[in-house]
Amino acid sequence: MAPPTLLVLISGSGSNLQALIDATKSTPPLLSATITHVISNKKAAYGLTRAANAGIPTTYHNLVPYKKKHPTTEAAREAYDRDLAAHILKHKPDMVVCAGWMHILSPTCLGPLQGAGVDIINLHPALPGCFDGAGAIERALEAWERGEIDKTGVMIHHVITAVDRGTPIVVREVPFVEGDTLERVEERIHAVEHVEIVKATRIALDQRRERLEKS
Ligand SMILES: Nc1nc2c(c(=O)[nH]1)N[C@@H](CN(C=O)c1ccc(C(=O)N[C@@H](CCC(=O)O)C(=O)O)cc1)CN2
Ligand SMILES: NCC(=O)N[C@@H]1O[C@H](COP(=O)([O-])[O-])[C@@H](O)[C@H]1O
Repeated sequence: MAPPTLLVLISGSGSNLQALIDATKSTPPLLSATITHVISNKKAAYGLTRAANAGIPTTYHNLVPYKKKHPTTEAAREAYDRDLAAHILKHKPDMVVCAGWMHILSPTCLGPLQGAGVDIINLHPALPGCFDGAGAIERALEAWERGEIDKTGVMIHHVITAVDRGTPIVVREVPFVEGDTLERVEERIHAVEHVEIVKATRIALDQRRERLEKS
């Protein structure tokens, strides 16, 4: 039986994509899956280079042409998301992994994917219910500096319309330490992410397989 296929969405450096690539290529594989395509919304995303170096086809899905063509930002994002779903479904992945994907996926994108039975998971550098959205690490550090929290963390969750509110798959706490800076916290969080995204993807694929076996 062929291993399940993953399509990875990125926007930046792609260090978490690299963790997934390495996990699929390790001996024995830490992740029994094939990454068949990578899509970025940023042309300069180094993750596109990482994918190319691994022999994985890529797509740069650019929002700018949509903003030029459509009268409002809302209409542009609607058309962009519709085409994003089409790009994804063209590759028939079993699962989509948002690994630093910095766009909110609207129901226009999520609907067709869910209708096609494609699971979507997301990596978020915070604990469930905390610092939803972009800039989570910075906001957590600021809350710690105000004495409001003593730890942050990493979670990988199922993606629903409500941003970062899907059911968690893996949650890992990352305590703050005295003298912490953004750079130090980011370094500790990324190290945790690179382990947990592989674990969570494996768990989510197992959940998918068990669900399909029951249906
Ligand atoms: N429908 C969902 N879409 C996304 C989810 C989700 O859970 N449900 N997770 C996010 C990832 N993410 C945090 O983990 C996140 C990323 C970006 C944003 C955001 O506000 N993006 C802005 C644009 C920011 C930019 O381009 O620099 C936007 O989309 O307008 C929120 C959450 C992925 N999507
Ligand atoms: N809300 C989403 C979000 O903030 N995602 C974060 O973007 C970074 C991507 O790094 P990478 O491109 O090196 O994998 C990661 O820290 C990830 O948690």
